[in-house]
Amino acid sequence: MSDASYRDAIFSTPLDRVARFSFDEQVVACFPDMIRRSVPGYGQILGMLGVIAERHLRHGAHVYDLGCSLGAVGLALAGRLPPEAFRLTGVDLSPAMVARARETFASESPEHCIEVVEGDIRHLDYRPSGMVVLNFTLQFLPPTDRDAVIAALYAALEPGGVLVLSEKIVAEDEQDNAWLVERYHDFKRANGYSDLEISQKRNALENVLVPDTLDVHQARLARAGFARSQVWFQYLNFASLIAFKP
Ligand SMILES: C[S@@+](CC[C@H](N)C(=O)[O-])C[C@H]1O[C@@H](n2cnc3c(N)ncnc32)[C@H](O)[C@@H]1O
Ligand SMILES: O=C(O)C(=O)C[C@]1(C(=O)O)C=C[C@@H](O)C=C1
Repeated sequence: MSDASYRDAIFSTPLDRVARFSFDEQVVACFPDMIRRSVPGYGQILGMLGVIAERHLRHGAHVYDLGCSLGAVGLALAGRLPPEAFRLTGVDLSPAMVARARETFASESPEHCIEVVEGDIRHLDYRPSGMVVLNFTLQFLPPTDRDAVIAALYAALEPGGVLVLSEKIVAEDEQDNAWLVERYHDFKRANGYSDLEISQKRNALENVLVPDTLDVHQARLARAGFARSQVWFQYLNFASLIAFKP
């Protein structure tokens, strides 16, 4: 059943009390559908991660996929690069995600050297790596914990290494932000979500997913030591940055 995925209907009926969003069994069961219908450009970002790895990774280098969920990033790299090109460690806090990701790698990319660790990315002893991917994960950490994680990743990256950071973002200007959020809700409607689903999910994510502005991300990357970073992808209020370790 490792590739079973259901249509996301978690917020489709009225809930008396909308619980805080969590990556539990219910979310895991429909996660591929949820993320594809909820994150503009998700598939394009995954595709490009393989290309970025191809260009930037030293042969045989180690890669971290932090907040790996079901392992989509590892699968994207394994689909593009041969087994000897890299080793990857996926890390996730959710036991349900980790269990499913392990099954998926065992069946879909048995030749590649990919392990999945259950753990908190705030307390990891990072090993030297050529590439680190945070694909929509940093946004779930309390804002006060984010600087320390980015600083630890800077320290772990080898010279010439890259950090890819994809996030839901908030625009500085209130009017600009309102437009982006409205069009994002249109994007969700176009992908089959109802107004009820959109508003209940929004409540569930309140104070769980706390987005930063692009300026805040870039300032944090600079503070950690990344002298160069840039936005390489943006689609509505979702963006991906790449930061280079000199
Ligand atoms: C939006 S999902 C990531 C999607 C995934 N990277 C992908 O590309 O398909 C966020 C993930 O981060 C994990 N997560 C949240 N906080 C974490 C933490 N402190 N340490 C490790 N994983 C965490 C969640 O369990 C969840 O699976
Ligand atoms: O549905 C939303 O509003 C989202 O922000 C999408 C989002 C994300 O960005 O991580 C939120 C939770 C799920 O992990 C999948 C996608």
